[in-house]
Amino acid sequence: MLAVAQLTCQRGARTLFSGLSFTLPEGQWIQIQGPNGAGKTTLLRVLAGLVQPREGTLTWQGQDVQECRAEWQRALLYLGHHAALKEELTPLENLRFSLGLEAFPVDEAALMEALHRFGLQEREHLPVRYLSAGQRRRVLLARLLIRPAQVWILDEPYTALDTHATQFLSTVIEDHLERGGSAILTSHQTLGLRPGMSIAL
Ligand SMILES: Nc1ncnc2c1ncn2[C@@H]1O[C@H](COP(=O)(O)OP(=O)(O)OP(=O)(O)O)[C@@H](O)[C@H]1O
Repeated sequence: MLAVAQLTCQRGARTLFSGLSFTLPEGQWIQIQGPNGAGKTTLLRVLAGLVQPREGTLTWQGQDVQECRAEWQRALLYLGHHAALKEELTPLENLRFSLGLEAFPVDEAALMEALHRFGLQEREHLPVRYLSAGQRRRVLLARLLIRPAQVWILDEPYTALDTHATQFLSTVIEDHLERGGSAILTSHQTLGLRPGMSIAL
């Protein structure tokens, strides 16, 4: 279980949120809501260890993440809002690259299957700069099918997806929750997922 206690985050002179506390148990999901600029992305980046909060603690499986940083990094999968893809690389190469950064063993057949399941047949070898916004998002999301993680931290994962891909992503998230995984995500949409918790910033 992930537990967040008394989290306060400042950007410049502005306090984005303060005293924020919640828990994310196994098999559960949380939607972070709020207007543009409220601090949703910042909160997810704090959880992923990419931004330091001003105050507060994060606890993973009962241990402060400061003391179990490696375990927490292995347990989480963070997909940022801005597609962190290399333009000159193909979808296949991008997946290989991101998994390589985490020293995760690469199974070529699994990479291909993940791309195909996200509807990227015949796009595997095309540089990402030639892909549409929705196709780029799908490349990013394909990591969900490859790199096992207990906690998914997803920043606007539904952005730019068409109806079919939206439904497929919901199925992927549902399957993850069914297996005891958990997810925290931002979205401006109403999501077709099982009832979850909601946090408004
Ligand atoms: N590195 C930074 N330095 C200064 N201000 C920042 C920095 N990063 C983010 N901010 C500011 O923090 C605020 C919150 O940004 P954030 O991206 O977390 O909002 P958000 O709720 O995700 O917005 P959106 O719905 O538009 O995606 C914004 O006003 C933003 O300009």
